[in-house]
Amino acid sequence: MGLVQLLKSQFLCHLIICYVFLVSGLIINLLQLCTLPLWLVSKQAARRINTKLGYCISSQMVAALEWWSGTECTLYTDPKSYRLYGNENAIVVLNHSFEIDFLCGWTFCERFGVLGSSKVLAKKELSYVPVIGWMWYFLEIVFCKRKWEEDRKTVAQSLQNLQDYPENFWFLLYCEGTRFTPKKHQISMQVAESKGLPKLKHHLLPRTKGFWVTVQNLRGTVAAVYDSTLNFRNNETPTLLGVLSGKKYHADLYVRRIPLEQIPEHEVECAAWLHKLYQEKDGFQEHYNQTGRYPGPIMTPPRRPWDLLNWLFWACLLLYPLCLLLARLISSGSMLTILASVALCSAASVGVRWMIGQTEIDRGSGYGNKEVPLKSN
Ligand SMILES: CC/C=C\C/C=C\C/C=C\C/C=C\C/C=C\C/C=C\CCC(=O)SCCNC(=O)CCNC(=O)[C@H](O)C(C)(C)COP(=O)(O)OP(=O)(O)OC[C@H]1O[C@@H](n2cnc3c(N)ncnc32)[C@H](O)[C@@H]1OP(=O)(O)O
Ligand SMILES: CCCCCCCCCCCCCCCCCC(=O)OC[C@@H](O)COP(=O)(O)O
Repeated sequence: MGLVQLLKSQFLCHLIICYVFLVSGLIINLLQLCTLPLWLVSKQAARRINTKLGYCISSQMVAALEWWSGTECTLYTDPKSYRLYGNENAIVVLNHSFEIDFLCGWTFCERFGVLGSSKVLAKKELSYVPVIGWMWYFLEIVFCKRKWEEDRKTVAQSLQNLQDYPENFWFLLYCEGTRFTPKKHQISMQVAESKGLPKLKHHLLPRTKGFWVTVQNLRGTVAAVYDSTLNFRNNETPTLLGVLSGKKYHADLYVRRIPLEQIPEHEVECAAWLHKLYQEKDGFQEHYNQTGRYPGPIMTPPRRPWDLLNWLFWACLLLYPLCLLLARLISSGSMLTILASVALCSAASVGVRWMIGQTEIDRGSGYGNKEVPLKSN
């Protein structure tokens, strides 16, 4: 192990990174709260400011992936479509098998300049996560309870609010609705069988209602669907803790741009279209497993310095007072103050560990885990 790698594996470094993330994140959440009155005066100005504030948070995680762990992200796509990425609104459909797939998605957002404005259809539980979840309220992220009867109105309404969004955005949809586990896969393939659909090897059966409602409500706002398929080299199963420890991964993303006009309007046809898309995605994953690559040319955008500069800014701003505080604390010699500070730091560490836990598949939800009574087709 080299010296740099040894440094990256040190707990103290992880503590520093998490401290900067947590404290800067809470400050930014507070600043976002301060923009509330502005929404009444100028909604578009408030939205623009919030995309910048949001960028200050999410780009720290991207910086951890790109600059700290040195993870490489390769993009397979055709050059004609490449020119449009970042210059139009799009719905992104991505497979959901990896703990850091969202982070790789964010990395591409960063490289195409849409990180601050990126959107997702996220489960409601994530809105309670401090820093990220709280930031999402101000970025107009669409939340769902994964209960269609309750979601159909709220999701449609939140999507319609995006129709006059002042910046280009990518709206991410994990149509599988939950992360891949062998058990969820087995159950969803029983559902596929009962619906007379072909079995998928590498994906769960997509839930079609969210996709249909998104396409329906964003027609005229987004130009295309970016069908995106992600995998990691050497059969790796990357984790956020791995990234934090400086472990380098290599992500490959295959993107096809599909103009929105090609997607059927009618719900049943739209659902059939999505099922066919997932059958094709399954084929791409199989091709990747056999050849180690996706079809088509490689058009990887280079990493940009802004995420790193943002992190350095917050680190300088927050580490100096921390050092002063520590020095004062030690020189005070008060056992009670020292113990109280240790307790506070421990509580913060437990909190951050809980946040990291939100990305872990083993701690994931039971959604899609229950056998459903099947009606045969
Ligand atoms: C150039 C570069 C390109 C790309 C770069 C890549 C990406 C970057 C882009 C943007 C980045 C932005 C942000 C990223 C940051 C962070 C993201 C973090 C995470 C958030 C992700 C989540 O939270 S995922 C979970 C929430 N999202 C979803 O669930 C979406 C999908 N779900 C749906 O659409 C659902 O339909 C629903 C949620 C709207 C409603 O769910 P519900 O369960 O109530 O209803 P359904 O109708 O879907 O279910 C009943 C039907 O399903 C059938 N069924 C039953 N059991 C199963 C089963 N196990 N599997 C499959 N199907 C099942 C059932 O039979 C019913 O069928 P019907 O025929 O009656 O419909
Ligand atoms: C600078 C780096 C600092 C790192 C340390 C701080 C870590 C803070 C981490 C906060 C992460 C917040 C949540 C991110 C989104 C998680 C995405 C995700 O994958 O959600 C799962 C859902 O899609 C489906 O859920 P399941 O039904 O599978 O259950």
